[in-house]
Amino acid sequence: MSEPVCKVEALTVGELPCWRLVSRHGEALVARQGAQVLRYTPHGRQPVVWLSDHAEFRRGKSLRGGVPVCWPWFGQLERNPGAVRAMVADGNAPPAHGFAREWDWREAESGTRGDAARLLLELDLPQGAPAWPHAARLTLEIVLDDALTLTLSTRNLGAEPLVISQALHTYFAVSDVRKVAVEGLDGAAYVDTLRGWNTFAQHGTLAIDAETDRIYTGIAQPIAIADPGWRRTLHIEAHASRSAVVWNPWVDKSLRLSQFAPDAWQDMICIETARVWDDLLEVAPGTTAAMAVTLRAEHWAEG
Ligand SMILES: O=P(O)(O)OC[C@H]1O[C@H](O)[C@H](O)[C@@H](O)[C@@H]1O
Repeated sequence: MSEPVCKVEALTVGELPCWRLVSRHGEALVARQGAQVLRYTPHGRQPVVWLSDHAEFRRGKSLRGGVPVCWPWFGQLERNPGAVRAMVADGNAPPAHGFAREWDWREAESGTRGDAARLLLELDLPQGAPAWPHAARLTLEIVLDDALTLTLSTRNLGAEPLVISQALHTYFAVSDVRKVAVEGLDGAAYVDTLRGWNTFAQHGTLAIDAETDRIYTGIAQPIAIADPGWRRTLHIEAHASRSAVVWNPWVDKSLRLSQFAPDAWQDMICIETARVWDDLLEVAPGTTAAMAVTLRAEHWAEG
């Protein structure tokens, strides 16, 4: 079999302009809308990044799956610390997870560098952003080689500090969420949004056996998903992030989600590399603050 050619190429899927990145090791699909990575699959292997079978490639709607960019706030605005809420001029029905995931970004650079395919997307603010009247440039750099690295950078072009909560809201593909073990959270504190937003301590690995929606803080090591069904470990190496959101909708919430099959909760888990809660991102005027994550699949040796 001939070796895949490393490249970045433009294509349209449904209503959405996209790019396909190919390296010797894998392939990724990225939408201009929201700079949303939609797929990442190592050649000949199971997908690392999960995309719903019901995902709608339509303008104006974030797709269910992939890696939505949550910015300049994460989740419901009213659940954010006051410093993040204070950045918003008018709180009328602000969209969950901010607005960056639904807007069209601009291609700044694309091409190959050695073994890597690379795409740089930009979003200039405020552009009449609903209620967020601040001058900033947001960039997402996507580098595909033997792993996928996403770097989200916020440049403050205004005169006042920016205070932001954000997440790279990655949906990971798993063989069966009931059988995976999430490693790397031992000793971290978490806010359980399903138990009154109270704080608990994580002991040992995390198993998913019910609806889960937690904000982990004080994370001191890389998170990993051990998946015996697919005999692999997914490594999530975050940089400049000490918080993460772990989410699985389980049975009942799945029925209420858009673009989501009733049983799709079995096939995915979100582990979202974040700056949330007490780990907010503060960007001084004239400076840039970056957060990055590398997603790497390690396949277990045949035993
Ligand atoms: O449906 P969305 O707006 O994309 O949000 C999907 C999910 O995102 C995060 O993981 C939140 O913690 C969840 O509470 C939310 O349900």
